[in-house]
Amino acid sequence: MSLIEIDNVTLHLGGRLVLDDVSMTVEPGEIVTIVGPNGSGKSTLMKVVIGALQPDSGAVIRKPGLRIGYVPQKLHIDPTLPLTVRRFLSLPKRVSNEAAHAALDDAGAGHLCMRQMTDLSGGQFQRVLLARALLSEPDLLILDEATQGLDQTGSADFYSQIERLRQNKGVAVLMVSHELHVVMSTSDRVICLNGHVCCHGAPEHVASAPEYRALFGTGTHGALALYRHDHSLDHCDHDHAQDHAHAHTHDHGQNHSQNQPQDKVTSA
Ligand SMILES: Nc1ncnc2c1ncn2[C@@H]1O[C@H](COP(=O)(O)OP(=O)(O)OP(=O)(O)O)[C@@H](O)[C@H]1O
Repeated sequence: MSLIEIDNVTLHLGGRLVLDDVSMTVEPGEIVTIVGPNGSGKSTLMKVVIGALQPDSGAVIRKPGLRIGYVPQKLHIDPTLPLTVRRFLSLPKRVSNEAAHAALDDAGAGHLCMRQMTDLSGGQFQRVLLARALLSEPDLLILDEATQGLDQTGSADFYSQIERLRQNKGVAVLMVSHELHVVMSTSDRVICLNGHVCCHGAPEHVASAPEYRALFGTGTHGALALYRHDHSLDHCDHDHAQDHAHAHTHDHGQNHSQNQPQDKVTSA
């Protein structure tokens, strides 16, 4: 069974169509990355996956008992508040020293345990957020632009850590990233979102897909095009995109949109 199955999800926010018939799955142990221009619905899709937003129609099916660890883009900590990494990991729920050390080690942050949160560099801070997400021993890690603000080396190191985690623990990863060059080498599958799924598949397949090239250009530095792209939902050729319309499609013959999430969600 898939860890997550999104079937034909449509969602409006503020009267605007943000997710248009989106389908995708995440299988155990795989790394799936969502790419797409600003405002293309990536964060919204992540919120649907963790159950923070309910779709207008379509189904979100989580494997029963699924544990999700969520690594946010940023977390604001009051700079006047003395808070060590160790204490941070025990908020809001106390964790044992053993669990805290194990999670920090897995996140490559074992040496940071007694440091003040406010003294950490951007990369160190993200590793601590990763450690916090690992405390629940998740089956699936969700990273929403977790390396935003890090330099290239910092984010490459962070993604290497993610790959090691997948290798050592078999955790699946669903992430949103703007760093296409890193994403292309790290992911098993890439889903290109622009309100709807423009194209999807192995990174090499997506990189050469006309829909992807229309959004990001042809070079590995197409990431730069990301911020310049005019992202109307109609940008992709719908007839052509029809062949690629769904990252994964199942006909369950019923609307599950009212389903309550069955999983345990950990938010860091
Ligand atoms: N609560 C909301 N109410 C109304 N519109 C919203 C809301 N949240 C998001 N939107 C709109 O939905 C669209 C998709 O937003 P979303 O944050 O999912 O995009 P994104 O692909 O993650 O963008 P970015 O790359 O800039 O982070 C945007 O046009 C945004 O303005």
